Amino acid sequence: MAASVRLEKVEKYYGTKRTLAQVSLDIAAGEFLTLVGPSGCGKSTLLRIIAGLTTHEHWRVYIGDRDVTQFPARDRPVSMVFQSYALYPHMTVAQNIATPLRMKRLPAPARWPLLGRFWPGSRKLRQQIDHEVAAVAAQVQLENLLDSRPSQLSGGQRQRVAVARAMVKQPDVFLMDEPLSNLDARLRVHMRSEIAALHQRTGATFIYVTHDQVEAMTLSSRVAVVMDGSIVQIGTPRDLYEDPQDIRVARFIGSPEMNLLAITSDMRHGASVAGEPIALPMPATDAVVHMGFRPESVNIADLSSRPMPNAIRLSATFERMEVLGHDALIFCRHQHSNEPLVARAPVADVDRLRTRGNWSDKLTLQVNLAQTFWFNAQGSRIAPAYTSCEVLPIHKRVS
Ligand SMILES: Nc1ncnc2c1ncn2[C@@H]1O[C@H](COP(=O)(O)OP(=O)(O)OP(=O)(O)O)[C@@H](O)[C@H]1O
Repeated sequence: MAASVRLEKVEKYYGTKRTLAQVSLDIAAGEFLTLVGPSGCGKSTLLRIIAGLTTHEHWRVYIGDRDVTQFPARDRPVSMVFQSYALYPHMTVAQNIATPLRMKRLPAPARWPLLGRFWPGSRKLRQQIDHEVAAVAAQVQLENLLDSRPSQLSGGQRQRVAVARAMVKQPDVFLMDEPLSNLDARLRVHMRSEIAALHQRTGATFIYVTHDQVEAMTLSSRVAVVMDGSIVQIGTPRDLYEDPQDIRVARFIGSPEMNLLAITSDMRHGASVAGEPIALPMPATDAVVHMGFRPESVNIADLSSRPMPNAIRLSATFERMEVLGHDALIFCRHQHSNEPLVARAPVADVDRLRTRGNWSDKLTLQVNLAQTFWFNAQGSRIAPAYTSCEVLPIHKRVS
């Protein structure tokens, strides 16, 4: 069964340092919500608060209709998978998986190593637990490893044990804290699809933490971007990619990163993008604004394969390229930008450039104006009237 999760006004301090600032969040039953953000922004703390592993201060947590704020972790209908897997090294795989059920169903004396066997009724309960452990182990292909200890397992197998231990409790909500980060790249891709399948099979609510935006974009129904203890934006992966409301979200989502150029403007001289004059698609102010554009919104004007009628042109010097298969990334340097500008181009375009042998020459980049993003000095998105924007020829610059 799935349950909704609601957080109200989570404000968490460690000492005098504020880790979470008034975070409120509504997650629908059955949703796959991913928390992404840079290291130390408060993602794990948020998960621990939902799990009941962080002592309560002034916030409220609801799971389904129930206010579970005061419930200890073991009484919440949640299971957590930790980044380190947190397996018990002295226990076998079967014992590790069985732990949540033993804690929930067996009274303390029945859990004692030897005497527990003689506790009235414990034999039947143990048999039932063994049966459930075997069923879950089979689902994650661990049935042949039930007697092994964690030290005898590979990283991927340990990760499966951690997931199986979470599954056996049949929780309404799975909390996963970077469960794939210790795996190599190939196994990560494989386990990613297993997690997606687990979500589909159980129908439970998933709250997932990751640094990895590809994981976030491919798994989630919604993604919340956490920065400095606050949720900066929450939406579908597409919303975040196509409609970032904050420059930090624009930078964080998308690989390679969005290109950003500072625009200086003043009432006397007009505006310029990276040193080239431009008519701003908003009233000129004495402020710095930033123009952003994705690599796929740029093409190389020297090749006329994709003409762009409403474009900003920038001159840049070729630096290097990365061929990805069908596409290639072309990294260029603009004299007014510290970061390289990246264009994504079909490999055919790259071949044509190569045959011209002008790699060291200046290239002209065209940026599709309708696909530009504008941010004010504070980093908030501003919505210009793109259609009224045109690039000024140099002689029209006010001097
Ligand atoms: N028990 C603790 N005592 C003191 N400070 C803590 C404690 N737990 C977390 N913090 C601090 O709170 C901040 C947020 O930590 P948290 O683990 O939630 O971040 P995160 O976004 O999950 O980071 P990462 O991606 O690196 O795991 C960090 O600055 C961290 O040092």
